[in-house]
Amino acid sequence: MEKIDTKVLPEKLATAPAWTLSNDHLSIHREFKFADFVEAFAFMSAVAITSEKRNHHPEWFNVYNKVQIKWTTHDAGGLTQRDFDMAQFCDSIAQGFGHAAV
Ligand SMILES: C[C@H](O)[C@H](O)[C@H]1CNC2=NC(N)=NC(=O)C2=N1
Repeated sequence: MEKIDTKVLPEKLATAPAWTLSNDHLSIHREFKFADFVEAFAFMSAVAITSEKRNHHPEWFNVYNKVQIKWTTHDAGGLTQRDFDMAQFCDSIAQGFGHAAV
């Protein structure tokens, strides 16, 4: 998949307002906070299953009820539509797991 052009990056970012662009513009990241570890891990399991189906995998870090997720496309050396699709997927399922805004 093709890396998103710098010119269209702002409009892509507007579709994922809760996500932060990295300083090098190669990835987006967000932190999710859940009620407890069980909720956080249920969320991670759902993301893992979809990641495997789409062959697009997260870089992430978990401590208890918090999950930090970073999306980038290693094969393209930057951001692609796949990253924004996975970001949107994370946003939508996090709500079902009682995600509280941090
Ligand atoms: C060989 C394998 O299909 C590739 O390395 C896939 C696997 N998962 C991936 N995940 C992500 N986030 N970026 C990739 O470029 C990527 N590539």
